Amino acid sequence: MSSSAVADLLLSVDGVTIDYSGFKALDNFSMTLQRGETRVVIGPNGAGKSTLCDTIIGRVRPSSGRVLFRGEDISGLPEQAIVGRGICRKFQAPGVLPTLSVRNNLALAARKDRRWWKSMGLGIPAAERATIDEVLETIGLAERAGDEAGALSHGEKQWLEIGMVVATGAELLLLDEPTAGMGPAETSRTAQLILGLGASRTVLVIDHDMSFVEQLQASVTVMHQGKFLKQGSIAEIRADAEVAAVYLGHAA
Ligand SMILES: Nc1ncnc2c1ncn2[C@@H]1O[C@H](COP(=O)(O)OP(=O)(O)OP(=O)(O)O)[C@@H](O)[C@H]1O
Repeated sequence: MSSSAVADLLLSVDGVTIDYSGFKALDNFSMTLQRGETRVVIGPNGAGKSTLCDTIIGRVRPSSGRVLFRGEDISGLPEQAIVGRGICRKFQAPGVLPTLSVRNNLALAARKDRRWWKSMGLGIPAAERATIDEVLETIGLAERAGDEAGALSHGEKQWLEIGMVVATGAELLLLDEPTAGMGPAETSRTAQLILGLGASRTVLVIDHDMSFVEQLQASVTVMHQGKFLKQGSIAEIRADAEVAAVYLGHAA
């Protein structure tokens, strides 16, 4: 690896094994992420994709191997400490607060402090408001800022959730199936939204929808049975016989 590649290394998952009473959900798995890149992780059901996110965010602990973020070992830290260092995860199911406005959902995420409930009447400080306005533009919901989040469509709720992850200021965003339940038009818009996050964010996306993966034009990592299988462009992954075999094997 060149010295600039080392300087730009943001995340390194280094030989991680997650052992559930003898069953290895991750099996000596390694991958790296460079600052500013978007990476898609795919693999058949049970390949270990969600476990990978659980491991990075500190929800499960490796029995061997480690996770380095900005060069520091974070694998022993509690989840809150990892979030505090700049990693944030969006889950598959929307978790917005339906009776709060779109803007206030973002404000809550930006504060990372649920006690904000107590001071809600004081309003949002100007600096925070500017950040939230920026996020509203990024997720395309500026027009809906004052609406209750519960009134949004499924796709809009997912975009708000991505906005909430962005509003935390995290540098590494983990997005677990951001297009779940979406049709083609919403899926395309989600890809545009992620592309629009720019180089100041590094994004790890788990998704099954290959049209979405294609639109992201991202490098793809393929997992199988907890192990690293392949990495390459979407065209390379599509043409790969070993990748095809694990998906066919899974479907059979
Ligand atoms: N707490 C646990 N205890 C035991 N086994 C687990 C646990 N969590 C996950 N597993 C197993 O680990 C394997 C990997 O699960 P994981 O959810 O990471 O896969 P995935 O690639 O995200 O699958 P999917 O695409 O279906 O969401 C699966 O076989 C799963 O049953």
